[in-house]
Amino acid sequence: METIDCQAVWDVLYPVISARISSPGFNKFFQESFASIDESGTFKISLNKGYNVFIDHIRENYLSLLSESLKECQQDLPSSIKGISIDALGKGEALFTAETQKEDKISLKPIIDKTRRRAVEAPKANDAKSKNNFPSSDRYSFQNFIVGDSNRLAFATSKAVSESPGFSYNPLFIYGSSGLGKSHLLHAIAQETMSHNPYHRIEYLSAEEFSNIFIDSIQHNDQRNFRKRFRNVDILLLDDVQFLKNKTKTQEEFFHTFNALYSLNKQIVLTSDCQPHELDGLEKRLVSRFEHGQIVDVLKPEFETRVAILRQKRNSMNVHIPNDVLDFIASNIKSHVRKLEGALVRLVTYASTMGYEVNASLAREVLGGQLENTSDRNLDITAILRQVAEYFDVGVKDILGKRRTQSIVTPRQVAMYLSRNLTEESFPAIAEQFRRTHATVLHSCNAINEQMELDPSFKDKVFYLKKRLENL
Ligand SMILES: Nc1ncnc2c1ncn2[C@@H]1O[C@H](COP(=O)(O)OP(=O)(O)OP(=O)(O)O)[C@@H](O)[C@H]1O
Repeated sequence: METIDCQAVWDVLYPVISARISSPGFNKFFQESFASIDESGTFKISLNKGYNVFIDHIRENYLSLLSESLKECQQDLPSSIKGISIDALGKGEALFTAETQKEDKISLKPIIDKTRRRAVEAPKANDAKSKNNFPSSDRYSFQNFIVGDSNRLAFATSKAVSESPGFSYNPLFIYGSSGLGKSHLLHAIAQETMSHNPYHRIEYLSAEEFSNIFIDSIQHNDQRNFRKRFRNVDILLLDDVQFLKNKTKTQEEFFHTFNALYSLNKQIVLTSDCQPHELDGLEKRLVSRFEHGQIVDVLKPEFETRVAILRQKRNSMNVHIPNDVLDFIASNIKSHVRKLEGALVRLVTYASTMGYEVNASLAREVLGGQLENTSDRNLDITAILRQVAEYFDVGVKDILGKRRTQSIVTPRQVAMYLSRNLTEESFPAIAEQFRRTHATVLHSCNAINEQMELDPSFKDKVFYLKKRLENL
């Protein structure tokens, strides 16, 4: 077979491909890939092995587009080029072997080199912004988001989504109480995605706004434009979906918007104050779609995270506040970050207006009413029973009852294990509350320990419950 210059083939193919596909997900997958031409004349793209798990998805989404691109420029290519393929590198398989000399394979990295873009015009100043609907502020960036155990997963999944929207976690559903950083993460996703690809169309809005815009469109008989606006985005970031509860028509419209975007691999990120299955008043089909993706929570931040947030805020305000004052605020305000920030602003404003030095006693005086009850409440077994029953979707009565089906035995044993680990109660005291013997409680705690050793996903569940109870 004649020797074909792989790079020359790619140079012809690339502009045609990039005109068809401008998604950063595509860039992400292909920038670390290599291409070669095999004996049958197939232009073979070999993906980095980190993407092996996505191979079916990548083929399904891109292979036909790549083949069409090849056909489109066939006349500019050597006649021996017959097809195109996407392959995953096998385990242990090297990119270059003794048989395939380095020169035979080319890196596809230049695909992200903007200077090579031909089909897509460079964005004009503000062009990207004008296409997008999200308020841009450095304050709500990933860099300014303090990460702790309470929000680590939410942060990591949000970051992953911004790096390859539509691919890693779709939809991403972030839930948690008010003021814990859900909107902050949505803003950060929008900003970060734009920094990777300014061509992306992003809609960031609350479910309430979505509903109002939808009602407006009905009122002005303009549903076509409504659909055009929301079904043509690359990323839809919808804050506070709980607002859709009982709004049947808006839910129906959102259901179709969701499906349209999802079927095109467009990224959807949702936030809510509770888990999808707790969203009473929301259609089942919507809940099941939300549950189909990745669900992550944001919990109340731990003491260290609260201090770090306060320190960051102090730095951004450029004021002098001793660390012990920040520790004092963090020890006394635990419920949410917005309240934490508010307390700091209030203290600083008061001190500067009155000309006082900021110290712990001034903080106590100014924030008195806002400080939360600090007498560390001992978690009791009733609270543990309630939380465990809710989590496993069984009744507290069942846990305390006599049934021995596995669906009841597991929550019962978990509740005993958590009672032993989270309270000061002795085995006999726990046994009494569970209406069992000391030996049964001991056996249950051992059984849970063993199961956690054997089954990491079970361990995650128990840890999750533990964290949730600790944050009560
Ligand atoms: N981990 C964090 N690091 C830095 N700032 C944070 C963090 N979590 C929350 N904040 C800040 O706390 C404030 C409230 O956060 P945000 O508005 O995102 O909360 P939310 O969970 O969306 O609340 P709501 O449900 O009421 O809308 C914001 O100023 C945000 O920047």
